[in-house]
Amino acid sequence: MLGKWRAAAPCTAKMGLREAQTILRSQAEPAGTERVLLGNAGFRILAEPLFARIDSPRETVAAMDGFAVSEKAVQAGCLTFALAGASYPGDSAPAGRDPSAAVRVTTGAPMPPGKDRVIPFELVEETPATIRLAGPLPGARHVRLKASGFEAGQLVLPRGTLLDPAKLLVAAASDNGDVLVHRRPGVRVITNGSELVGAGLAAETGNRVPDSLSLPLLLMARQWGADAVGGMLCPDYAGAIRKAVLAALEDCDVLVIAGGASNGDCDLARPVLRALGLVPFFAGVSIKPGKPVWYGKAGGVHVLGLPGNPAAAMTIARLFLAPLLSTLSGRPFAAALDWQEKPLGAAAEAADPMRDMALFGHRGPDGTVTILPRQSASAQLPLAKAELLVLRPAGGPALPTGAPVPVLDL
Ligand SMILES: Nc1nc2c(c(=O)[nH]1)N[C@H]1C(S)=C(S)[C@@H](COP(=O)(O)OP(=O)(O)OC[C@H]3O[C@@H](n4cnc5c(N)ncnc54)[C@H](O)[C@@H]3O)O[C@H]1N2
Ligand code: MOO
Repeated sequence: MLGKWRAAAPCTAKMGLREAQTILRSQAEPAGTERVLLGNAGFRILAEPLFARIDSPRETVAAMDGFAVSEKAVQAGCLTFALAGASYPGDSAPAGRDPSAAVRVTTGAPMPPGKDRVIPFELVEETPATIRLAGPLPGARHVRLKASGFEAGQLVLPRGTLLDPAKLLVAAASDNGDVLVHRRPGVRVITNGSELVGAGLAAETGNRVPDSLSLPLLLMARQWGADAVGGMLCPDYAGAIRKAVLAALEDCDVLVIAGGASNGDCDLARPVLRALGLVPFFAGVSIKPGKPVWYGKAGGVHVLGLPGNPAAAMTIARLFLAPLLSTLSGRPFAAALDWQEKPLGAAAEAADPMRDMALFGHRGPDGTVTILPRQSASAQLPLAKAELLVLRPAGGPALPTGAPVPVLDL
């Protein structure tokens, strides 16, 4: 794989959020397709349009449990019908066209020839051999006509559909047992820092810090249509990072490296990747938090470098990793950047004069949003209440309650 890597190109200077996202978008392509059984297609993206393989219903069927009769006979004033057989779902309807006969039916049963109304059993008095109308009949005939739901050959789901439970129902109803879907991109996460230990292992050590990033980043990857291939915790040694990166590049489409993104003595992630032939596309974005974010490609693998400060890393992952994975898994890049204007539930301070800010917020009553207090790149507890990101463009003034702000769901 190394042999195919191109020489590193120079990094661009620090750029704005939009510009960096535009570069990322230009590099993102869906990760290919595969045919899977419908049972394995949940939450995947259709890579083909789906057409109905059958009519629905396949023939004209009863829509209520009761008795199939001739509407003409009802209109002619017939009040008593002789009982002549039964029809059940999946069976063939009994033959016989006697207009004064009624056939016992259950919901979904094929309507016998000549019968075009179902009288629900609640509306008749039944004897062993006859039924008699107990009162006036409703207008509805309680019959579902052949192909009234959809016709064989009809487009039922367009390409690009997310197969959520409702769409999976339509695929199954139209008798599609296997479907062509976009491949899930594989994501690996390397968390970088000699101080880090797995969550749950820190209290017993002197001064170690729980790795709070690899698990949420892998979960976010799954949320955006990827396979979470795995996480690796890596100390701040160039040799260790190199080994972890080489292993990760073998079996993923996207490598996320959190930590070691700035320029301190222990910030080795980017130099190691550069030495391995990373082609950098940007390093440093004018955003707060998360300014040290960087992105490049190594042997066809997308490599996204996140700052180690956890709140900054999560913010940047939502703004960069989510749209990247959205595209790789077959959805539009913009599907993950659906900013909506919402009114502020409480006044907000002026924005940073130099950098766009993305701040965690939560929903209040009446569709308002409130920016969470005590936020910083390293503060983790505000995420306990975070539901969305609020964008504050650089240089924006203090805002009163009710002012509209762009909001992105987490
Ligand atoms: N001289 C400068 N120093 C720093 C700059 C700068 O421009 N000049 N930028 C600052 C900014 S902004 C950020 S953000 C941080 C990001 O730095 P790194 O990506 O190198 O992050 P680390 O140094 O590895 O870690 C920072 C902090 O976060 C903790 N951390 C890291 N990974 C995890 C994890 N997986 N789980 C929990 N906590 C983690 C780590 O222990 C550190 O406390 O750099 C500033 N410095
Ligand atoms: O950019 Mo850093 O994430 O502000 O602390």
